[in-house]
Amino acid sequence: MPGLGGSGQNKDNVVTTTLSSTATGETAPVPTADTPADRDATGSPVASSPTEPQLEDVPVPADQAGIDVLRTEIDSLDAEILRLIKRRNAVSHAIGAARRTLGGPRIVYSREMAILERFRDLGPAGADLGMLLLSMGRGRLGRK
Ligand SMILES: O=C(O)C(=O)C[C@]1(C(=O)O)C=C[C@@H](O)C=C1
Repeated sequence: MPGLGGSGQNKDNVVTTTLSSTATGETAPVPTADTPADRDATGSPVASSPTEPQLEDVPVPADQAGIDVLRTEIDSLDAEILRLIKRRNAVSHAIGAARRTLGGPRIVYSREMAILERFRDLGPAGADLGMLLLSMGRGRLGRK
């Protein structure tokens, strides 16, 4: 099954050679065949930098046909995201039901903090998204 990661990213394993500038105006290191952008020196995957879209991964279309192609990709990405969110909600419900049956708490704070930290990879809005996902799974806090 194709995961979220990888979608829209350098599917052909093309190593980009363009210079990219960061939000602070620094020039980012130019990935080479030896050090692809998503790998460290040992070849292990590294997390992408937060917030900024990786614009170099998707060539900017030159015409309406190119926009339409990208919209088709967005439509299929959204469908996959929706499917994954629905699955996440179901899994979260099941865990919560089991925990309550076992006499446990409705929320597990440490687990939620770890999940929010993961979503902070997307910046402040990522943390908001993580909160939304948590509330969809376990229900909103302060409600029965
Ligand atoms: O991991 C759990 O124990 C869950 O109940 C799942 C989940 C989640 O949706 O990720 C939901 C509520 C908890 O507070 C923590 C995490």
